[in-house]
Order: sequence, then structure tokens, then C-alpha cells
Amino acid sequence: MYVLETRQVRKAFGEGETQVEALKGVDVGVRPGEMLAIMGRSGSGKSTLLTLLGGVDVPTSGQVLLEGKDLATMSDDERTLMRRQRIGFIFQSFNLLPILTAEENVALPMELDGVSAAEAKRRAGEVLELVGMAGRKSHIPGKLSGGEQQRVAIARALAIRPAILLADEPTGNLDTANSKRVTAMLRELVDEHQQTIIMVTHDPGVALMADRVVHLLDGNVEREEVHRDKSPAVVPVTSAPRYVEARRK
Ligand SMILES: Nc1ncnc2c1ncn2[C@@H]1O[C@H](COP(=O)(O)OP(=O)(O)OP(=O)(O)O)[C@@H](O)[C@H]1O
Repeated sequence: MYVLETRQVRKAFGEGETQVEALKGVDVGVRPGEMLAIMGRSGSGKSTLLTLLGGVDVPTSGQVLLEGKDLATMSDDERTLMRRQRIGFIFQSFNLLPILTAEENVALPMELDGVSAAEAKRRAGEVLELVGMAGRKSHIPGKLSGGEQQRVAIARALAIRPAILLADEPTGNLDTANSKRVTAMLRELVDEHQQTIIMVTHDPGVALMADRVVHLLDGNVEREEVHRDKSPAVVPVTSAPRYVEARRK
């Protein structure tokens, strides 16, 4: 059972001779408490796929199902609400407001969503603690390292307790040390809090931390690598290799 999945998703941009088919019939899904990485060279369709998975855009054909419900059957308002309440987004650029403290950056979207200031502050404290930033909650982004800023952005995304965290190149702007710290933290969210994560990455080291990696090529799934099998029917085999590479039919 997948929390979020695509079924034969196609996405075309433009018309006629200038039409680009960014996705050509993609099936991917993420299981509860699984970390799925999406890789592929530039232009292979990764960002387009993430946009569809997050309900920011709709496919030309095929389905995107969140907990079994087809996003295309929702009205724009319903889809926006679903996105605000069920999906957390993080990006390569941290998108923090420079004049607000870490705590205020995390609390603000909740307050805009109608949560009281006191409750937003309480929840901000909780998620900043979760990402190891409780000690720096009064700092403005300019006083934080890139890795710390990304952790604040992750806290902001987690504040709504999202069913899925979607990450577009979360380590793309970070040096190696910070990239490792942020990736380890995402892994911890999966292992200790069963957070479900889908992340697009170019970095094979980051992808190695995922349970599964889907490789896209020219708008199709090229292959899938399983590092840790999170399917319910798995029987542990002690002699199994560290990961199994399965070519798709
Ligand atoms: N809004 C759009 N209008 C027209 N073409 C688009 C649009 N968005 C994406 N495309 C095209 O769809 C294809 C897939 O793009 P996409 O951004 O999903 O790839 P990507 O794998 O994320 O690339 P990158 O790693 O460079 O971000 C590309 O050929 C791109 O030019």
C-alpha cells in the first residue's frame, strides 16, 4: 500500500511541434515510513514528477493518488487545502524570511493558517527541537549556516505534521559536511518518527541514504534500486546483498 503514488502519469507541456513530453507514463509510489529518492539527469522529469506528486500541477493523463484519493478529482480549493495540510515541501533554496528568527519563520505559516500565536510558538519549539535547532531558535537566517537554515526549513515543513515530506534537491546548496548532516537528519526522521519522504537529488551519496531510488530517463522510469525493502511482505534474508538492483520490465 502506497501513501502517495502515480499511475501511468503523463505530462506534456505546450502543443503541436513544440510540445515537450516531460513524463511518458510513470508509475512510482512511496510506502508509509519510507524514504524514496528520485534521480535522473537534467531534463529527465524529476521536478515535474515532484510537482504532480505535491498536487501543485495535474497530469495530462494518469492518476496521482494520495492515500487512495485521486488528486485530479478534487477542486482547486480542495487540492490547495490538501497540500497545506498533508504535504510538507522543502527546496534547494531554503526560502526563509531574512528578518524573522528561526522560530518566527516556523511559526508564521501556522499563524497564517489560523493557528493561535501561542500554539504556533509551542509547535515551532517542538519541531525545532526535532531537527536539533532548539538552541538557535532566536537566530535570524543570516546568522545560521546553510545546513542550519535548511534544518529550520525542514522544521517549518514538519510543523503541519505532513503525511509526506517532498524535498527538491534539499542538499543542492550545501557543502559536503552540511549535506551529510541534513541527509542524516532526514534519515533519522524516517527511522525514528516514520516520516515518509520523497526527495529529488543529483547526489548519489544522498540517494544511498534512501530506502529506494527510482531513476528517471527521458520521462520514463529507467530502473529502481532497493536499499532497504519496506514492503510489508518482506522476509529478511541474512545472506542478502546490501542492496538489490532490479531492472524494470
Ligand atoms: N513549464 C514548462 N513548460 C515547458 N516545458 C517544461 C516545463 N517544465 C518542464 N518542462 C520540460 O520538461 C522536461 C522535464 O523537466 P524537469 O524540470 O521535470 O526535469 P528535471 O529532471 O527536474 O531537470 P533538472 O535536474 O535540470 O531540474 C524538460 O525538457 C523541460 O524543459
